[in-house]
Amino acid sequence: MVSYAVKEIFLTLQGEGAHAGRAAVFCRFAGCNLWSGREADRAGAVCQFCDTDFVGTDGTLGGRYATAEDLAATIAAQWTGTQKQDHGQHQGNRYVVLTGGEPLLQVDGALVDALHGNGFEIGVETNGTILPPDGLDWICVSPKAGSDLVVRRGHELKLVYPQALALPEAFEGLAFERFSLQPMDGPEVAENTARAIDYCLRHPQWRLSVQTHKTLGIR
Ligand SMILES: C[S@@+](CC[C@H](N)C(=O)[O-])C[C@H]1O[C@@H](n2cnc3c(N)ncnc32)[C@H](O)[C@@H]1O
Ligand SMILES: Nc1nc2[nH]cc(C(=O)O)c2c(=O)[nH]1
Ligand code: SF4
Ligand SMILES: [Mg+2]
Repeated sequence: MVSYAVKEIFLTLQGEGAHAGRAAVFCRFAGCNLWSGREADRAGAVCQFCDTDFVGTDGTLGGRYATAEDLAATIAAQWTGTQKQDHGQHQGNRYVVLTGGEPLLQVDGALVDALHGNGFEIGVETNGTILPPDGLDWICVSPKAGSDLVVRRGHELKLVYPQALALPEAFEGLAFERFSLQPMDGPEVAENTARAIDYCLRHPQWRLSVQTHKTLGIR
């Protein structure tokens, strides 16, 4: 990368999916390949339900980071965990979630190495349209109807539900360890949650993922 364009960096609990409840530094990269991020473009975008502002570099600790080492050092400085035990490469349960926007537009081997060098386990939240670099520890793929899914194996497949043109049945045979169904937030979140619960009850391969940070009122 010439430089990394970062919207914001913050410490919180992972709110979603298999690692919900786990302390993590979130690094949100600017930009996405499935939506410009401008409201005027939403209706014409491939991904129309996004709940996130990923435009620009104006958030907490946002900016252009010139090197992987600079970005990794800023991420490491947010960690407040005191645990000293060394579990091999990953020190003190340090965890970073690379998200966006679409992080795989920018995440490269140099950043993976720099974060590992700072003792972090690395999770990524991706729309699955871009192949990841080697070495990521938890790849969570969230497919979007109308996009070309190229990341067809990984650790977690987390489907936002419902999407009329991306049914769970289309993904249930892929090589993921965990299958999570996440109700689509928006005006119909209550109905979407009821439908997701019903789907998980009838198809127990899938586990419900609620966006706990939203109800907890944390980032
Ligand atoms: C903002 S995206 C960024 C990472 C990547 N671009 C992606 O789509 O996976 C982070 C997560 O939020 C999910 N998400 C986005 N909008 C949502 C919504 N309205 N309701 C529920 N989940 C949503 C995405 O599917 C993804 O799992
Ligand atoms: N707490 C918290 N958990 C999250 N899990 C995925 C998020 C994302 O926007 O990628 C997210 C987020 O923005 N906040
Ligand atoms: S792919 Fe991810 S970041 Fe991009 S618009 Fe969709 S949910 Fe938002
Ligand atoms: Mg979010």
